[in-house]
Amino acid sequence: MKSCEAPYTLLGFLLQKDQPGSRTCSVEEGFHFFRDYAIRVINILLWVSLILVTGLLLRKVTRLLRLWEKGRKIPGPPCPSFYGHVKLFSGGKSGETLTDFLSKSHEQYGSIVRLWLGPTQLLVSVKDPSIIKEVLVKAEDRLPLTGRVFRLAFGYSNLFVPSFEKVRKRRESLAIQLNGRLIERANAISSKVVDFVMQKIDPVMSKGILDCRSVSQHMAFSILGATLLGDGFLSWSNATVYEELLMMIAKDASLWASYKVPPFWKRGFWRYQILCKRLKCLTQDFIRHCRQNYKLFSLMDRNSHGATATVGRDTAFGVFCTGLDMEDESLLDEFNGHNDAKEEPCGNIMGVMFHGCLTTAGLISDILTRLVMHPELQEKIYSEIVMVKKRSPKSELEDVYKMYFLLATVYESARLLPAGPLLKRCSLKHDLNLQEGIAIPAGAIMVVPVQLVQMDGSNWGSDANQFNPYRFLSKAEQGSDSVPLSSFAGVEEKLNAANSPFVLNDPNANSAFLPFGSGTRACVGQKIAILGIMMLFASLLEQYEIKLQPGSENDAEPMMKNCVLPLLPSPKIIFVRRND
Ligand code: HEM
Repeated sequence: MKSCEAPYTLLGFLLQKDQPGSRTCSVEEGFHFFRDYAIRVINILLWVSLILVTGLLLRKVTRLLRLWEKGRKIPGPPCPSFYGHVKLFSGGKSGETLTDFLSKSHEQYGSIVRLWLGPTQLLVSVKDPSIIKEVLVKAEDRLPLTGRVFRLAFGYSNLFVPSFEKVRKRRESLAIQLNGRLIERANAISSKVVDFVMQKIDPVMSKGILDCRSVSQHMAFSILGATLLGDGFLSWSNATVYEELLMMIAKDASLWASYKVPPFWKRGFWRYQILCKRLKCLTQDFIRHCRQNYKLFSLMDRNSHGATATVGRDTAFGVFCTGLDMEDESLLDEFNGHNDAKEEPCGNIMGVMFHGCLTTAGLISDILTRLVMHPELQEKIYSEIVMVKKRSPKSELEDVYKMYFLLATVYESARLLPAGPLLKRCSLKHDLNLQEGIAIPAGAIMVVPVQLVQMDGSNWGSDANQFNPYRFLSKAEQGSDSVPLSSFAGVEEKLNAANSPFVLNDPNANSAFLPFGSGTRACVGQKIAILGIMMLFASLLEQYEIKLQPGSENDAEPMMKNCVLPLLPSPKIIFVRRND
């Protein structure tokens, strides 16, 4: 009798019974075959995975060895342990921050310094302005952590992503949007925002508990919401909830993004996810509302072709809702990510509101604090506003650029307290070869300690750590070059002399001025942020005087540490109507 010869493959087994003269296998033989077959398949899979994992590990080890090898050549303090320098500045007994530690290291090792944040993380800090420029142009990518913060909170989008390739197109279209139509609208918005915010803060102010930071947050949120999404945003019933949600998300965003695998096992993480979901729903709700209004206004437009319809339509939509051309719905789709199926609808809007509100609020708070601490400057800015408005009663947008004191105050505040202590970049794929002859390996974290750079005496003179907006102004000398102003002296007569204004120095002429970054990933919203803040303060100071709440005089003193302002205080303030 023929025996059942065990075939080697599953196909062989299935075909066996069709072959002439072959004996059908018994159930037991079939079972043995399947068991052997399963073992063979599992073995193959295990081998393939082993080879893949080994390959990946080898790649990682090779990269790590390259990182160590190249990192070793960059000057920096010796590594105290296998875990790097982190313990030296993570707030232990010395209370030293990374900026303090970098300050000392740069003094000792020069303008490029490396630190190890662990065995696999190399940080390279650059402090010399000319090298900074080069680094910020060449290092095109953002840190993966920054990308994770936005992705986790607002879903996938092509803005604020680490890879420059992915963000390039979005940056360009956003810049066109912001710098085009939007700038025309800023003029109309500022006074509405001032009225809106004053109405909101009135009950708090009457109790004497209005602090600089919270009022700045309302102002930033309202000015951005109205400028980006249309001033219908100010009358939106959910605007306050939206602001609160955005701030709650901001508080925890970096914590949850610091986990490489989202911590599904933590309750707080789920609470955070619920907040993000609510923000998404609210944003979509607002956009839907905009679209409905758009249809309404389009209808009105078709029927009337009137100016009212156009104004109303423009009002109902901001940059995200209108696009360059109102009829161009595909532009709205582009912003909402509909052209890329992977993109979260409204992800870009939430991302820009998030970043824009936090940074703008910081700068507004800083300016408010400076103005209450320097009432004489406030009065000069007021006189300047009155003078400019008298000369141009129509209130053109360009008028704001004639308010030199105000602009200089904005620049000086941004210089002394930038949005963060460090600008962070990296190059994900390629090593960065600097003209200095130093090679920074791919994957290293590159930082510019912007607070140190912007308060460095070699870049800004001996009063670098003092508030002096006059450093951005020059006296316009007839028939000769402008002479930089160094103090308040003589400013009064100049201001009163009708046709002898100052010359505002271009802040970017000093390459150590970096509050909005620089190079390939510089802030896209720089112009609109400055303009929005200028318009807001021009309108605010024209109507109100900002004063310290009586009794909180000591709260306003800035705290200096190692020549750096870690945080400007948030004193209690009041707004007093000028014509009262
Ligand atoms: C006072 C307000 C603001 C400050 C201080 C500020 C500051 C910054 C800084 C420092 C960066 C990183 C730059 C770099 O790495 O070189 C940045 C990036 C960015 N900012 Fe702003 N920003 C402000 C307001 C805004 C506003 C209002 C918008 C939009 C409406 C905006 C849009 C962006 C975008 C899209 C990026 C990311 C660019 C990229 O990843 O390629 N910013 N901002």
